[in-house]
Amino acid sequence: MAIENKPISKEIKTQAVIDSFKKLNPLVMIKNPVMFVVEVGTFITLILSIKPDIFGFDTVGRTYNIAVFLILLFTVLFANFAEALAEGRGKAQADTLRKTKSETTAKLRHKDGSYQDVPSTSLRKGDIVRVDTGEIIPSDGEIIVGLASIDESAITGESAPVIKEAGGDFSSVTGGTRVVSDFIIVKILTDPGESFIDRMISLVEGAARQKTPNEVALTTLLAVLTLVFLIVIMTLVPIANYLDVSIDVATLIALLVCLIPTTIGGLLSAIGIAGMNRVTQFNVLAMSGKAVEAAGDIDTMILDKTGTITFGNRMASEFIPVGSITEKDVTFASLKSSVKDETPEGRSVVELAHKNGLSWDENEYKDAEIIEFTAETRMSGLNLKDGTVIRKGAVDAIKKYIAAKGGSIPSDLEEKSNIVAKAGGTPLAVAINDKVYGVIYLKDTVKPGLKERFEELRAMGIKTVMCTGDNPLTASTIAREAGVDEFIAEAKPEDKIAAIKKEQDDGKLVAMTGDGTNDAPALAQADVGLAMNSGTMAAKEAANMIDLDSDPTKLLSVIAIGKQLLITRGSLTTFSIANDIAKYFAIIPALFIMAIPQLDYLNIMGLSSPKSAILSALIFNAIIIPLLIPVAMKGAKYKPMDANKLLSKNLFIYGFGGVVAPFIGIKIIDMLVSTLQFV
Ligand SMILES: Nc1ncnc2c1ncn2[C@@H]1O[C@H](COP(=O)(O)OP(=O)(O)OP(=O)(O)O)[C@@H](O)[C@H]1O
Ligand SMILES: [K+]
Ligand SMILES: [Mg+2]
Repeated sequence: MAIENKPISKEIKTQAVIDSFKKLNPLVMIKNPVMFVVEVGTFITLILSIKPDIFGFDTVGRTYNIAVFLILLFTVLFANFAEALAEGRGKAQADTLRKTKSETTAKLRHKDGSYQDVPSTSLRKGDIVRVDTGEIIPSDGEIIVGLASIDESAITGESAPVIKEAGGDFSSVTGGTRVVSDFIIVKILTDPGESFIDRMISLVEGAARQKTPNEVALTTLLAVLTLVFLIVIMTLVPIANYLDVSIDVATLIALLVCLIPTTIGGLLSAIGIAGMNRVTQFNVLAMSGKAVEAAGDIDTMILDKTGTITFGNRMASEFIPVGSITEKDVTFASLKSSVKDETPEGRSVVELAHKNGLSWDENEYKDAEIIEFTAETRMSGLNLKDGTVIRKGAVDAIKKYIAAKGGSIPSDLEEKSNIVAKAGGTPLAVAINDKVYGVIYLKDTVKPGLKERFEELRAMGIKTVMCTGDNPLTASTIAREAGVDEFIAEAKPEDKIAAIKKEQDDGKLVAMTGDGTNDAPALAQADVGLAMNSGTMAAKEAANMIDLDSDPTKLLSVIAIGKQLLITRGSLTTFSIANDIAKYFAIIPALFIMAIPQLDYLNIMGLSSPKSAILSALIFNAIIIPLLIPVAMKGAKYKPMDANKLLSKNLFIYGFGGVVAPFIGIKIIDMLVSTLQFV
């Protein structure tokens, strides 16, 4: 794993302590309204500590004011520490990544074909470079010539090299990875500072972090609650004046801070950052917290077949003749159809024909018009100078093509291609002019372990749909083998989008996983788009998550983290508010007793003195924040079970715990505090 999952080190903790002080800057604090109010209170009590009668009266004395000031200061620092600690882990990961981003030299190709050594940082979009064995790829791009095995461990942490080649879905290369065999010519696709590693760095560092809509809503709610309590506390002043009792300002501030939701206010951003951190620890890069939260609520998951469910290295394994065609003729026709096909499928056809002892004359195809493969036509081929047209492609596409030309379809084409499809292979029909020669058998392998994980998704109530450009028979075989619930075959890129939109129109949240350029629009349309790192640049750019291990079922982990994130936030909010209600019972009686000692019967908790009661409640309010940091960082306990059940279970635990904990905590603290001289 490139992104290390180390326990929080001493350095991170030390740095977090330093950062907690830096975050006292009011311009930073204002982003967190609840804690900003606490900071203002801290400032006022600081002044009261210096000049206790600044408001014209002093009923409590300097020491009490200093005590309130210190507890408030620690309350703010604890909240800052929680956030700094969560950020610290990401910063450490970013530093590790930065080290891999060493300055290298690139061989830039000029228009005249000559090469010049330039620093990798000077490369721009559109530049062409050559990378030889042992060299580091200078920036992100696409292989335009060649095939090489590449060590991507700097990014994925996986030490086994991967094969990358021009054409098709495995042509993208990432800056910072190393060519271990052969050479490649790469077209650079990013400008300096926008590369994949740059994006990874800013992601793990949280530089690009934006509050999610859920977080914004909760922050607003907490701010409103704070405002309400502020008004309530302010109205106490005229009431007290009317009763001719004076309530000191430090106590009013203490009361306010105890009543506003400081626990969740202090932990909210740490919860979000830690959630994103957990995602990266699974080797998934999430572009936004919003995507992670959306993952927690996913109803439907749509998957591309080749390269996502299967490994995607579709290789020709057999040439099957139809009608009266001989094996040699179909092999030759297949070879002809593929000599100019630069996709991995096309090259594998040429290779197999070679192995079967056939060769071709380059001259014969020199002036031929190349018909490149597209996901729309699902065909590729050549138009020769002499008028001969050669095509290969999806069987139904070739059938339509031949029918339009007025040719006849051999009676055994269906049967022969079905044999291939039933085995999970992709049959490609080959035709010259209006005559079908036979079928090319493209073999592919389903990635292991999918069935079990799709089973888990089903248990969570998530529907899986495979969406492929391949024929229905192949699709159904692979669908069965992989264990998806449904499949859509013969899907063009727009069909993939339509499939997603249809689910979304039914009010469903949809995740899409894919790797190809043709998947990019669908990845962008989905609520959660997970691209395989093995896939094309277009797919990775359109998606809002990238799995560095190219494992589509990784979404399962992200779903769990998303759900856990929402549950953690909900639980701690419940705890925080329940807590504040309990503190109300400790602190309000104290306030009245302080003013009117005859009201002592209100002291239901039997606290030793009004001052001790208030300080104890305030201390409890402060230390609950660091005590809950582990929950915020690790997330509330999560088991894959019915989400509603889990939520109500958590609400009960945290709600009940939130009411009971302060009574016990404040009582214990009061027993300790009451031994102090000044209270
Ligand atoms: N080089 C090629 N020449 C001709 N036809 C091809 C070629 N490659 C693929 N095909 C045909 O086009 C169909 C669609 O291919 P493509 O790889 O775009 O599928 P897709 O929509 O990405 O779906 P999936 O990746 O799930 O298979 C294939 O099933 C195959 O029949
Ligand atoms: K509080
Ligand atoms: Mg594909």
